[in-house]
Amino acid sequence: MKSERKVLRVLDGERLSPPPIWLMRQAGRHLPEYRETRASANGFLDLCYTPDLAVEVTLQPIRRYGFDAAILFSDILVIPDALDRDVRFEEGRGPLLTPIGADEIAALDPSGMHSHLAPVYETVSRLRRELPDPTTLLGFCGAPWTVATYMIAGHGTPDQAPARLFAMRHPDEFAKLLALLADASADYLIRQLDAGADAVQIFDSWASVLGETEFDLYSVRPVQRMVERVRAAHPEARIIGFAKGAGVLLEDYRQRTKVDCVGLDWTVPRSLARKIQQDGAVQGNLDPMRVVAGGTALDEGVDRVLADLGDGPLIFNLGHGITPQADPASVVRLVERVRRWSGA
Ligand SMILES: Cc1c2[nH]c(c1CCC(=O)O)Cc1[nH]c(c(CCC(=O)O)c1C)Cc1[nH]c(c(CCC(=O)O)c1C)Cc1[nH]c(c(C)c1CCC(=O)O)C2
Repeated sequence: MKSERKVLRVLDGERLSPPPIWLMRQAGRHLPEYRETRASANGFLDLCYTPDLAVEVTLQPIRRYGFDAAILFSDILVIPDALDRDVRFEEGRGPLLTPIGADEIAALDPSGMHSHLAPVYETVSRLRRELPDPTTLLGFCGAPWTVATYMIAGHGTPDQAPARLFAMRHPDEFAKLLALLADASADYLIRQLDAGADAVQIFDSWASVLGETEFDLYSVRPVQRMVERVRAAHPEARIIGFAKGAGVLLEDYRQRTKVDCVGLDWTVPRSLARKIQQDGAVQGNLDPMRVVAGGTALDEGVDRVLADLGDGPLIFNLGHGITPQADPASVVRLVERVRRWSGA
């Protein structure tokens, strides 16, 4: 019998019309109910590590919009937190970490990681029990490069200059950091799959700042190492790879990393997107600002994605996360428009 979980069917290469839909960062500050739950938690990480609260905020966008996939509520920075790096989220400032020095990398110890992350695994298993059966449950983590950028700079930066410099000045330590993050993150995904996640996504949000050689070394190879390790434990694992801003370097990302589905940001040209889709599923790629703009700007963007990519295996999504300014009414409009579409 075919799976009722449409996102899984598309990940296996099937074309569905209309395509299934979910949105990156769908649980979060654009939702008033999220802001309310967030205010009741003792900080952002507490929200991630309290299964009652994490389950609740994961389900909020499913209840409101009926998306085809739920994504575990957590953050990519729980990995450095579980590695005992100091990670804080301050209201209005984004994440703050104590920057790691080259001489601290050898001492990173993943052995206590899974007990620290046990509440996340409990959240996953409760979610799979509580979600409607046809809703796909996605787990996720950050890619080694993107997680490393935050560990090295200690905060978000516009161009990741600190991590790029670190890689040049300390190539051996940097390679060790990426390898350690790749194995720790793969093990984290394996535990999420053990706990009931149907598929997982790897976010490489900062692929955009890498040159061709560095993209291969810091983004592609560590992700490929993760995919191999995850599949050694779960041969059937379905994996979405999202390397934001990689441009033409995305062309053979699927072949090189072995992910099942390639996430596309909104700057990927149609011709390249269609080429990538010839070998399997793609996910994306509406500009999140179109949801903020709403109205005809939104409608035109939705129609464009459907016209460009709707005739192949597509998971409808944004080209990056939904932003806090988005109006939930525009999300409703977006979902309705996608669901009314019946093919060209
Ligand atoms: C780079 C990155 C991070 N986190 C994540 C990425 C990769 C995706 C991307 O590029 O957007 C991924 C992430 N973060 C969060 C999720 C939850 C699940 C979902 O998608 O709904 C996911 C998938 C919750 C969150 N993670 C964060 C929030 C907001 C925190 C709050 O409520 O105060 C949420 C809901 C905080 C966070 N976490 C991070 C940053 C830079 C920030 C601050 C900026 C921001 O606030 O969006 C690191």
